[in-house]
Amino acid sequence: MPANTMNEDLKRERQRCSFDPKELTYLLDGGEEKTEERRQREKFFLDDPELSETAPSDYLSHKEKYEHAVKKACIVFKKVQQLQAQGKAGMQNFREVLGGQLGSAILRDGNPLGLHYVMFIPTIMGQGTIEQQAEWISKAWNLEIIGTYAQTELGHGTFIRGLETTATYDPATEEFVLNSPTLTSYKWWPGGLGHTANYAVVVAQLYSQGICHGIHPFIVQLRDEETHLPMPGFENVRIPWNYMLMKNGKVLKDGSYVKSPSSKLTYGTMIFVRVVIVQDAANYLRKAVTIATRYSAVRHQSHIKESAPEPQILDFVTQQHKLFPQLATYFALHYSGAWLWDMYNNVTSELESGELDRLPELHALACCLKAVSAADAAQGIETCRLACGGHGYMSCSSLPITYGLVTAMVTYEGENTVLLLQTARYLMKAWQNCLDGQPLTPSVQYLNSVRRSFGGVYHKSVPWIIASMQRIAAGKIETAHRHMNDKIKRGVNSEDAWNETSIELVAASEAHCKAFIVETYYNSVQQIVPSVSQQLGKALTELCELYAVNTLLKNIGDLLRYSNVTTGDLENLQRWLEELLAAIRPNAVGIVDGFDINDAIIASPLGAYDGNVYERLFAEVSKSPLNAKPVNESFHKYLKPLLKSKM
Ligand SMILES: CCCCCCCCCCCCCCCCCCCCC/C=C/C(=O)SCCNC(=O)CCNC(=O)[C@H](O)C(C)(C)COP(=O)(O)OP(=O)(O)OC[C@H]1O[C@@H](n2cnc3c(N)ncnc32)[C@H](O)[C@@H]1OP(=O)(O)O
Ligand SMILES: Cc1cc2nc3c(=O)[nH]c(=O)nc-3n(C[C@H](O)[C@H](O)[C@H](O)COP(=O)(O)OP(=O)(O)OC[C@H]3O[C@@H](n4cnc5c(N)ncnc54)[C@H](O)[C@@H]3O)c2cc1C
Repeated sequence: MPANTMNEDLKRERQRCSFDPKELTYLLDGGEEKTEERRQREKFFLDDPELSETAPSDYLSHKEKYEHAVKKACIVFKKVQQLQAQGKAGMQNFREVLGGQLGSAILRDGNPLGLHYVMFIPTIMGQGTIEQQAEWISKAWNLEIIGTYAQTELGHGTFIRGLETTATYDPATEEFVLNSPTLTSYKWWPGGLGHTANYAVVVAQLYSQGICHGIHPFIVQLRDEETHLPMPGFENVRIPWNYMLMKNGKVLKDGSYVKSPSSKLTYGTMIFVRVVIVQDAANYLRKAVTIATRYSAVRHQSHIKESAPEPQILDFVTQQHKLFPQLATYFALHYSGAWLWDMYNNVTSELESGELDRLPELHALACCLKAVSAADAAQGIETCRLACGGHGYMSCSSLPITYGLVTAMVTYEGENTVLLLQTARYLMKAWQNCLDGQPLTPSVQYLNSVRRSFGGVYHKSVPWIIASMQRIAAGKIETAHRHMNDKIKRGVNSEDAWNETSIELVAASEAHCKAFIVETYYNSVQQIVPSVSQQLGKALTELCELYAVNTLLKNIGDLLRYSNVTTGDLENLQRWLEELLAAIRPNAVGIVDGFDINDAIIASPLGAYDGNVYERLFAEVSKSPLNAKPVNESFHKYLKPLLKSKM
């Protein structure tokens, strides 16, 4: 590949961008200094020859991939320790140090230590007493032990009250006896459980004095710390009394049970991870849209006008309609994720002082935001793959693997439909409160105002769109509530009525979440615009408008059903969408440049900063061991005899 050449199209794109991409980078990182720190950190990891790929891991076997990942995770851990010694890494910023993008670029096929950091340590922090934290956290943080989070069983993932593993307290020995007596009670899915972890937080039904007290977390040793040989299976495994994490519910040494202030505090780690997923989903989406946007600026094909040369595919308005909403969705999820992270931290500190009032609202928001961000990011990444035509299908484009990672988010940490139904429970109660004139929590306040005015004349503004989306959400919440109650009035019991109404409940929950995202995104941009250059402010505003208009247009049916919008208004919205695509077009490459994603993290010949797409693609396929020899052995073994026999 010619050294240091920059694709001419990308050069032109960069010249026509109306703002300085560096300004966007600093904004997203939280300041120039933070950007510099991040870049240094990335360099520190990515320039390490031991961490750089000699050959793409696609060509390794399953076993080799695992071994490769463990090796790299250990190198990374040592490097994190070096940063720690310099005061540049700690528990407070571990997400920044190796969160999302950087971590997944180094450990492309999965991080064998991921669950240890994302769930094992946070569970001990959230569920352990001060003494238990003192005993386990430093060991875990320093990797003297490796843990995982073992909740899901072969038979139950969603319905955790149905878990079959039991932990029965024996006061005679002051131990818990753990049992997974059936095939369906086998712990199944926990990351790192197979070969890496030697400890786990095991979620089991607690029995004491003959009474079941529901699920609780226990620390269980899985493997010998020296030999790494598995401990005997989960049949009558005895663990000491203080291996039950007892910050919330506890068992006293005599076997009496002290209830937690709320049984749902046991579910705290799941809330934490759902909150983290929103940001993680956003980051994967911005990587995919960076790849697809740069590629679309470099790729020329077909004609808009027969007389003109083949255009950049980014000039097709349908291509813009595929990609620019994904750019905007990144920002929407980024700001909603940041908002949720703040709420999570505030509510968590309230919980520490025994205040539980805001837990239901946090749970309702974390559930729907996790569900919508995972689904929208997965769909957005798939759209980016499709937007790259055949080359997007190649595994070296990084788009298939990125989609694979994000589509898993739809299932783990609470399957999306199930989580949307959790939010719907909250919304049904909120609507009843609204009817009864009871106070509403901030995220559902809009129900009151929408109930008072069902109308609203079109004007070309995001606040009008927010009001319309709230109207749709309130309309769907009201419909689901009414339909469910009608069934109950006709004699259907409330559980069956819930199930029979669940399609509408899920739709209500999604609509509520989308309205929340648009409003949060808009409020964030309103706050940012005065502090940035006029050009960047304009670009950010256009993206926010695009997200709002596009989201509303995707729900035309609902808009017609729940508001007094006219067909003329819809035509105006469509025109506005097209104007926004045209306005964003000159800045598209500048925006993805502003994400400032290192080429090694992009890891795609289609999306590198220099835009040398074809040269990089050619270099990539040359790495395949299949292409090392001109004739593969299978020709002599199988094809040739077959061809001969036909002659
Ligand atoms: C290499 C060196 C390294 C150095 C550093 C490395 C660092 C790396 C860090 C990188 C970080 C960045 C990237 C992170 C990305 C994230 C990756 C994460 C990977 C995760 C892998 C996956 C893990 C899992 O999947 S773990 C298992 C998760 N399981 C679930 O989520 C189960 C889903 N089910 C449930 O949650 C519940 O059972 C539910 C909600 C379905 C119903 O529960 P229920 O008991 O049946 O309750 P119900 O009767 O319906 O409701 C009662 C009542 O309680 C309310 N409720 C329910 N849940 C909660 C809750 N969590 N909190 C509060 N309230 C809750 C419910 O709403 C009801 O309320 P009422 O209506 O008022 O009665
Ligand atoms: C990549 C990956 C990593 C994972 N890592 C871990 C881990 O580290 N630790 C761990 O403990 N677990 C882990 N899990 C398990 C994960 O948490 C569960 O798979 C997830 O919670 C979904 O549960 P399930 O598999 O039982 O799905 P099911 O609940 O069986 O879902 C199947 C279908 O049934 C529907 N359904 C189920 N219940 C309801 C309901 N009440 N109402 C309406 N529809 C319903 C769902 O919507 C879905 O369509 C992981 C899973 C994956 C895929």
